[in-house]
Amino acid sequence: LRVWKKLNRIDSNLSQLVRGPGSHSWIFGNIMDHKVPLEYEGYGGAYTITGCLGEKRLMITDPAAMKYIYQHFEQFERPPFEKFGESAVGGPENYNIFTARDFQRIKNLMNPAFKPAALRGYVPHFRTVVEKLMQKWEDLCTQQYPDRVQIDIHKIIHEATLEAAKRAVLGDRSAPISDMEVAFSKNCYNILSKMTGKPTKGALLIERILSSISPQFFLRVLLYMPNERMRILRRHKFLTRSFVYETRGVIGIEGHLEKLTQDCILDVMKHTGDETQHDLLEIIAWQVPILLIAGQDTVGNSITWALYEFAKNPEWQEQVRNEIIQAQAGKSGEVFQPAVLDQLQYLNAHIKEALRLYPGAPTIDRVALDDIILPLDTPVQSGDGTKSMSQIPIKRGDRIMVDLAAYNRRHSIWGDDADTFKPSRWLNGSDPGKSIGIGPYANLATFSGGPQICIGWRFAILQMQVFLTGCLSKLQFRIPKGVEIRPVKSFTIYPATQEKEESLPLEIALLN
Ligand code: HEM
Repeated sequence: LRVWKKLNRIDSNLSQLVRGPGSHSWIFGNIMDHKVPLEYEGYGGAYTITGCLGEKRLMITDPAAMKYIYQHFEQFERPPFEKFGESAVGGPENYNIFTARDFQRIKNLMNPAFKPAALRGYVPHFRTVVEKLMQKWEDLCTQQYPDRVQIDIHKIIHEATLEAAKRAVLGDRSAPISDMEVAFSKNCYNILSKMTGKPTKGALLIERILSSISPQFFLRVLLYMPNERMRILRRHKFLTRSFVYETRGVIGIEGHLEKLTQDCILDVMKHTGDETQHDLLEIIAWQVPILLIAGQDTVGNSITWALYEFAKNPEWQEQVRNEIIQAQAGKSGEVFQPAVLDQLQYLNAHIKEALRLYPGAPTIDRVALDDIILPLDTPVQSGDGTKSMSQIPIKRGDRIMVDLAAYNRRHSIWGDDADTFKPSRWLNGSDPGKSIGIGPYANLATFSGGPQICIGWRFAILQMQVFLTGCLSKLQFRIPKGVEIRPVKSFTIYPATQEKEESLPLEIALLN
């Protein structure tokens, strides 16, 4: 009875309270149909979708409810499977999985490394990586006639963003720490998507049953299941731990305190803490994998989508390029200063629009720890369609997903053309979401909000600015004939062709 009650959460009445699209299957629900762009605008800012065995999840795009969830973060926690995945991928001491008290302590340690003053120091790392990549692509073009090549840029851009993040986190090193770092980096490619994305129906069902009954024990068992997803996770778990043990050597646990170069995140963190030196270094070392992973899938896909939209709109691409070239004229390298990059209004409009339509982490997943009354900005219809509700009573244990991607496309905020890529909506100081005020950047939901906001949001914008400036000032990008790209939603949103997932072939040409 206990198992049955837990599985069905018979004390939850989400489905009676709030409407949602119907599901053909009680066993598998309709969660696999939840795609990008989302088709559920008709339900308003709160609706339910159905997971396996009739589990209801409350999807939220209402700004008042989102703000409540952000500000009262201690009343929610990540679901068991997510915490299990994060501890496997990020290591047992990564700060994503800490309790609220430790979370703040570690956040205080990390924050200074993500402030504008520190970020300026990471620009040379980003530049080095993008300039090396552009040189390689330029050489490839030069060897062809006419001067152009077709390249699948998805994996290459991901490798470049990881390399840039590694330099920013660990400093400028002439060689990897060891073979273990090389293996860890190789395994990082879209690891979050591989871990969470596209499970089979059977795997979803098993995860649902195991994590409902006794999450900690059974999830550990789950790791040894003979499927591809768990094989990748097992390998990454091993690589993460080995990589952290080696990183401890670099940051000084083994007595080499002077080994870190300046202008890197670990160095800033090391000079921030007031803990005893050994504790501090131990904590810092365990944050390395999560920083690299949190920044790789997300930034890699954001840059990929931004290049795709440039390729689709050649005239706009030219306009942004002209802006960059004018800012660069006569001042070699200066365009890469954050203050100058922030002035490039066309480039920044393009970045905002790419982050709006293709948010790097499209949903936030939580479980309520208390009974809560969730306020709504705009009332929604009750489950039976008889009343209008301006708040939703949530029960302890209810599953809530903040749908950042859907918020970024709400017609009531962004207009009837919300599904169209239109950077001009940001020009001349225009800020469509300003009156609502969600999120740290351009009032987009993309980086979440409240105390658990993405710590790396400024880092991500700066990296995008430097990469896109580097790309556009050297080369032209076009969509090859006959290639059609579609977005696939998993942990992140990645591009796919008819033939291949995680793929974006572009035609790359030398500038005239
Ligand atoms: C375009 C790029 C990025 C996007 C769209 C993005 C998005 C997000 C979102 C939505 C969250 C909240 C997740 C949740 O609460 O469940 C988050 C958290 C986080 N992000 Fe990012 N992120 C990006 C880049 C980065 C970078 C570059 C770093 C680090 C170098 C980073 C580090 C983190 C960390 C450590 C957290 C956990 C924060 C916490 O729980 O307090 N992110 N990110």
